Amino acid sequence: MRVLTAEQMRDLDRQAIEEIGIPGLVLMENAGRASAEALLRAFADRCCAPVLILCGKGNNGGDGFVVARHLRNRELKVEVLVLAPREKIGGDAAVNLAILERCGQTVRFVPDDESLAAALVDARAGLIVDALFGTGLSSEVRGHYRRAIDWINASGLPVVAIDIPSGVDAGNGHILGRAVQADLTLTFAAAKLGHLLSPGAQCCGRLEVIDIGIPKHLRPRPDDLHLWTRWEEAATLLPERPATGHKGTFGHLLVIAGSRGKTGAAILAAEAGLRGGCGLLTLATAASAQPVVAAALAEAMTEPLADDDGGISVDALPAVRRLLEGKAALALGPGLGQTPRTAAFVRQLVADCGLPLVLDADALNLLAADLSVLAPGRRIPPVMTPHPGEMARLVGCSVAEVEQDRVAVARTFAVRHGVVLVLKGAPTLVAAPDGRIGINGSGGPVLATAGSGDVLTGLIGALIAQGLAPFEAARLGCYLHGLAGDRLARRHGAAGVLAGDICRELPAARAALNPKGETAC
Ligand SMILES: NC(=O)C1=CN([C@@H]2O[C@H](COP(=O)(O)OP(=O)(O)OC[C@H]3O[C@@H](n4cnc5c(N)ncnc54)[C@H](OP(=O)(O)O)[C@@H]3O)[C@@H](O)[C@H]2O)[C@@H](O)CC1
Ligand SMILES: [K+]
Repeated sequence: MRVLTAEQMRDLDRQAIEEIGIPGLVLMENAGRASAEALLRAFADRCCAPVLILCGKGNNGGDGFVVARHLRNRELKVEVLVLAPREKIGGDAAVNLAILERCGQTVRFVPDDESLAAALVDARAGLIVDALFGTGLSSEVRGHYRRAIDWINASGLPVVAIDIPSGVDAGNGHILGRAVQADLTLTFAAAKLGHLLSPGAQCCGRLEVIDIGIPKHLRPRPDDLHLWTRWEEAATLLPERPATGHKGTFGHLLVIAGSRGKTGAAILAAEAGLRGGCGLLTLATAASAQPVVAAALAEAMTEPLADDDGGISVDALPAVRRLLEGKAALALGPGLGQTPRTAAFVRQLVADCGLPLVLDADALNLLAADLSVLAPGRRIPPVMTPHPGEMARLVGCSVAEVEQDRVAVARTFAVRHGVVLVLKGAPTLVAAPDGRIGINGSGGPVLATAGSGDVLTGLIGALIAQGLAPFEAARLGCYLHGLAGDRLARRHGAAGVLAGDICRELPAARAALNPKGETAC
């Protein structure tokens, strides 16, 4: 599903109003009416007490006036507070304010701290509608707006946010001083980045996207930059599994991973490759680690590589070049260690490997010193899967700087280096070399466990080996990995699940996602 920036949403509104000729009042009517209906579906039991609707002075407040009118039409009691003086309400919002008052609704104007405090003392409500700010919030929430948000959050009442919880920046999910904590957020036409990126995402509660009648053929400018990977989208990405297929049909993945003392990472990546559906898998590792990995994973073929103090040596390159023949993809990195000779091995291998690549963990750290080996313009872009710490090393900044604008950091890196960049986190982002960003819609804190990233690496490698292009493999891999975690969290809770558990859950997660549906999630 498409995800819009605040500017793209404004552009869609503008096209609908100015180019197509749909009056803004019609869009506001559609938005407010559908919001009232959604609110009733979710909270009918709370509406015997008055519904308190807090409105700002912009069009978000205008939506609030329409919601109030439609709730009244259903004979519900509403209380409407406007946090601005009457004369500051203009445009479509003013039209709807006038209509609401002519319907007999009392509207109280509380433009300052004192009047707001007095009104809130009197308020008796079973449910709150937050129509203070939408996509037009442009700076830190101040003054009595801040007090109203604090009051909403302390009220203990269910909260429905119109378009976006007030205080969340629709463009990036940042909190502008204070933000409403909603139980249900009703947004219009499409989700915005602020609904999906942290910390704004955590303020939304359940997110429902409402059709307000913007014609489907209109494309926001610039188009399709952000894609939300949810169940439906992920299902369409699944590689085919023909009934006549055999192990050669589903690709041979080469995993180069592990070193003495870090065999677990290699085993997890390889097992995830096999559980991710590739037909054959070879795990190549330092000679001193090979007996351990061979004993742990009967289904993988293993290869001992030239060893340098427990890690893979640069002398392994000729043997590895032979191993690359006949393989569909290479996953490189988990548990490699960081000795200088392993660094030389990784750099030379990445520089001249023509296979689709998935680079993770130590491979990322070893490449960070010299990214030129990535050689932008490769026919098949490598996939890189850093967590924020690894990302910070790759771009030479702090983790806080990465977290400050994850979308920009991921996109800039992917475009500059011609790679598919998977920036792990809540949510995980997948950036393509053409600037598109996939925002993953599954997973949670259950995935924050040692070895979880190694599982993702093997899984993405397996999906590429089964024929997916790197961007699609990375998006589907992240979704399946998160879905496996979500399924485990439902059964066991979000703490204490092991990476091996996530790995073993992958086939069931994939089966659940299959449109032919062998299992229900
Ligand atoms: N366009 C359409 O067709 C449709 C739009 N729709 C709805 O419109 C919403 C967007 O409306 P919007 O652009 O009027 O902005 P909105 O979010 O109501 O608030 C901005 C107001 O707050 C003010 N303000 C800003 N920052 C502030 C601060 N820190 N502290 C205090 N005040 C601050 C700012 O005033 P200013 O500071 O600029 O004087 C401005 O007046 C959108 O989210 C959706 O709900 C739907 O009806 C569907 C059709
Ligand atoms: K709002």
